[in-house]
Amino acid sequence: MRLLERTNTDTIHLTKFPIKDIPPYAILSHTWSDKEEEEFSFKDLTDGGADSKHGFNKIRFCADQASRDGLRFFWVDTCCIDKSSSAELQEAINSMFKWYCDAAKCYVYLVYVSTHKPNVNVNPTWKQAFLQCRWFKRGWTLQELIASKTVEFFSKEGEYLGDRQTLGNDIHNVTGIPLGALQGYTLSGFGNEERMSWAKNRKKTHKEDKAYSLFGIFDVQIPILYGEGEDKAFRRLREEINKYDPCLADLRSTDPWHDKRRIEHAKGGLLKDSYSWVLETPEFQQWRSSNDNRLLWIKGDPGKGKTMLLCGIIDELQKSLVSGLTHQQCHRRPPRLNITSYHPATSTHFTQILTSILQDADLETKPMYLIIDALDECITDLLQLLELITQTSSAPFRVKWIVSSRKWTQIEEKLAIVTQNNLSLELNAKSVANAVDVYIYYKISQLSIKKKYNDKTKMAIQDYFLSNANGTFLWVALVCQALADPGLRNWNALRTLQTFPAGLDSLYVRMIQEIKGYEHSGLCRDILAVTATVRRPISLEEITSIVEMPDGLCDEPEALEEIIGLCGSFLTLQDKTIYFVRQSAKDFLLGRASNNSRHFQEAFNWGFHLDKEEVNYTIYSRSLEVVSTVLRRDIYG
Ligand SMILES: Nc1ncnc2c1ncn2[C@@H]1O[C@H](COP(=O)(O)OP(=O)(O)OP(=O)(O)O)[C@@H](O)[C@H]1O
Repeated sequence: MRLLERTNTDTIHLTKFPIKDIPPYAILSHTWSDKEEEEFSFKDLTDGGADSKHGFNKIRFCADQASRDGLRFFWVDTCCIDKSSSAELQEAINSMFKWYCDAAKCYVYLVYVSTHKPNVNVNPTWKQAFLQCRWFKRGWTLQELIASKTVEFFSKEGEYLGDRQTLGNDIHNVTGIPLGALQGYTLSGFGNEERMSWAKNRKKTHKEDKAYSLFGIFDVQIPILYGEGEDKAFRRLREEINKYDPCLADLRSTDPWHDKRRIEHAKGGLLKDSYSWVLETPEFQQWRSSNDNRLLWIKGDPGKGKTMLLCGIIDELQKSLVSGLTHQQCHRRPPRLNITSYHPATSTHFTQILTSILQDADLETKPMYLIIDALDECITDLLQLLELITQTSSAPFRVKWIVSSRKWTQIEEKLAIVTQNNLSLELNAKSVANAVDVYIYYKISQLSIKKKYNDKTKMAIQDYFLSNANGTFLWVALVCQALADPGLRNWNALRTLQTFPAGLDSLYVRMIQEIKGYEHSGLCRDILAVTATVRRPISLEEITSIVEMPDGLCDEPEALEEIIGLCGSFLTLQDKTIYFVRQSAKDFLLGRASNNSRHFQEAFNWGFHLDKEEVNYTIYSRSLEVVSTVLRRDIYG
């Protein structure tokens, strides 16, 4: 690697080091001038005599700043790469991310940001220019922002503006890059598409650079072929990423970071004051501090806030990990799995891979946290999963588990073998009720702002919630959702609210009652029945084959989507596939939820009886009818 060295006589000259002997160095991040000839190049450096060039200012800045930080060596891309050598350029592009990773300091020199204040009372004058800076819009600067351990920003006068941590929120707002990525979380924790999106609207001089500038972010190395075009460059990049994907995909069929953010967003955001109580419980504290207690089971009824508690716990654990991580640059780059041959995974493969990761020597000093929400919603192989959890909850594994579920005896019996450290939400009813009250105050104040309630209405609504929530978050969330309906007038809000009975099951009965009043309630009922019975989420195309569509609706996909929208308290549509909004709604329809037989009976009386055998028979016979339109005996003659 070539580096610039500032000598004792204040001259700057080029040096070259073998990879294993590279001394500590600073690295510059900047944007190239539109007139490339203004930059101080490799040729300028080797030929000499070009120090008067405009571009030399940034070299001088970097030398001075490095020297202030006690660094003799530094690297600047304008003059440390001999671009006339295609081999050297190739090596540089494939190594650049690592060079930024390994640098002791990364200085971002912003020639368009000035700290010269026309008026000392304007504070801070540079911020606006900083936020609009072209440095945030260029392609290569993305990896420079993410790769380096420390990124420090400087004005054109060389004045320090802040670093990636202190300016984190501004950088996040301008670039859309999650704070986690700016704080040093492992990049493999972010999904492929998400990482691609960070580069989306950035400008590059060469089209191919759109793909090439992502090599480091995906930890891949492939030959650069300028002239191949953007599409081909991306195709090759994706092929390389996908090489690892069969294995990674089996370990991570969805991206858990993305899932967590999606869940929090869909549920209206995570409220710290409604989960922080759990961090103070003896059960959590014991799990956290003791090596003998490697498994914590959080159990509770539907809608008691288990998912959100886990989201909060993850945030909390992450906070304590990040301060450790930022000092370890290796964590910027995801550790490579050593997989020489890989075959598509079965659950046994999955278990094998996971077990070997958990045994990884590297974990001897660092614990790994694995967190599973809603074990009771695990449809296949629940027993194997419980087996894996119990087997790995003791030495020599350095893993710590937190799992959540309802109070199922099947789960209880298995987990009891390794832990008695159970956190029951019912036994902590007081803390949960307080947390729900906090949630109510928050939701009602939000709703009041949105709907412009007067004080009297607001207080009356708040009181109704406080008296009827019964410590169930989900009840509050669902009733708030109903009150937020734009069609509901303020003068009618309280009266409507009083038609929502206390208790989750009563609420579901009311929702069914509402659906019953619709013109196409029969179709809604059939769709709900089939969706609750089938093993996997069903697509729109499939459901039209199974339920009887009224005349006029058969060829109207939008109409069907609208009908599903009418069942919105129970169902949701994603990518033309119908899902239950939440498990408790499905359980209710199947008559499975606890203590709801009376309510289920009421639903039954409303004509929403769900006889599973009957629904199965309908699915079977309708499916046969559909295939019979195409298939016949001895079809190939
Ligand atoms: N800390 C919190 N911050 C914000 N919202 C919360 C919080 N806790 C609960 N909620 C709200 O309550 C709803 C129910 O909570 P959550 O989904 O966590 O319950 P659960 O016990 O996991 O339910 P289920 O057993 O049905 O899966 C959420 O959709 C969310 O709207």
